[in-house]
Amino acid sequence: MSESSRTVPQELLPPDDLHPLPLPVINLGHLSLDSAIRSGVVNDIAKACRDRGYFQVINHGISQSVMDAAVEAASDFFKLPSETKEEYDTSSKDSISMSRAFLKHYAHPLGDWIQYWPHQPPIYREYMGKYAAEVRREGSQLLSVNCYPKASQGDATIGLAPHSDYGFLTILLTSCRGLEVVDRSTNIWKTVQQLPHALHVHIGDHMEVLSNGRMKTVVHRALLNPEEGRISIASIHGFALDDKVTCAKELVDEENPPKYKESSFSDFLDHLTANMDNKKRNFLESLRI
Ligand SMILES: O=C(O)CCC(=O)C(=O)O
Ligand SMILES: [Fe+2]
Repeated sequence: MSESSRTVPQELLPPDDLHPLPLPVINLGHLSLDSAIRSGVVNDIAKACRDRGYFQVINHGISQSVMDAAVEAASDFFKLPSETKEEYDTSSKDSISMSRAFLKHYAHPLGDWIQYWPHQPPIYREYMGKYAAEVRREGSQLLSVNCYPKASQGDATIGLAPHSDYGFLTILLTSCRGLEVVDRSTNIWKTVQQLPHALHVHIGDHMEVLSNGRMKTVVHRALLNPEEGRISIASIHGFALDDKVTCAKELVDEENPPKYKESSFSDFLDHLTANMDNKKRNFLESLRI
């Protein structure tokens, strides 16, 4: 790693965690410095994607007040009476939601979609809209706004079962700890540390396809937090609905034939619908050649 991006400082780790998940931290503020530092940061991002599939970003330019407001809007939404929430796509009848309520809505282009977002609580569209606009760049953006209850004794502790995300990148904002990923060096589930002000980033199925398998999608799950209910907002970024993602031609040659079939976001949605009851609803597996 370059000096500008390091692994998480030991003093930020909880004392009980003797073998924490290695966590690359990328300082995006350094992208605006001179070109040698910038290329160091870009290399660090590429290395984190290849080696681990995830990293956290600090100095990402989204203010803490915008992030806090988005979590507040989500939390207030899930406190509304069920009759109000039922007007929106909040069903948790998929095969991986063990103990989570969620709201999924498109977020880009914002002007086309915001009219379908909850109009209660009154702050929802303004606060979530500001966060959505700041966290996206190009293509499609799907916001998965999740609400998990506090873990109560004797209950199962898994809020969201293991899965990978379909897109290129997921940017995750969470109100407290609960995300776990499989550590590739030990094959053990590990808690992801919550760095102050940071956003967690991990790669999804379409990045594995684009990189022709050089980068691997990240399997993750969410546990219930024993201290408090939890909000997470996953911003999933991909190409537009019908644009096909293929293995990059620069990474395909005689020695490296394409490993995946082409597919689009709408192919993923079709796959989900066709495999609604199937616990092994793995989209990436269906693309392997
Ligand atoms: O709640 C979390 O930490 C993860 C949420 C997630 O994986 C998702 O919405 O796809
Ligand atoms: Fe996910």
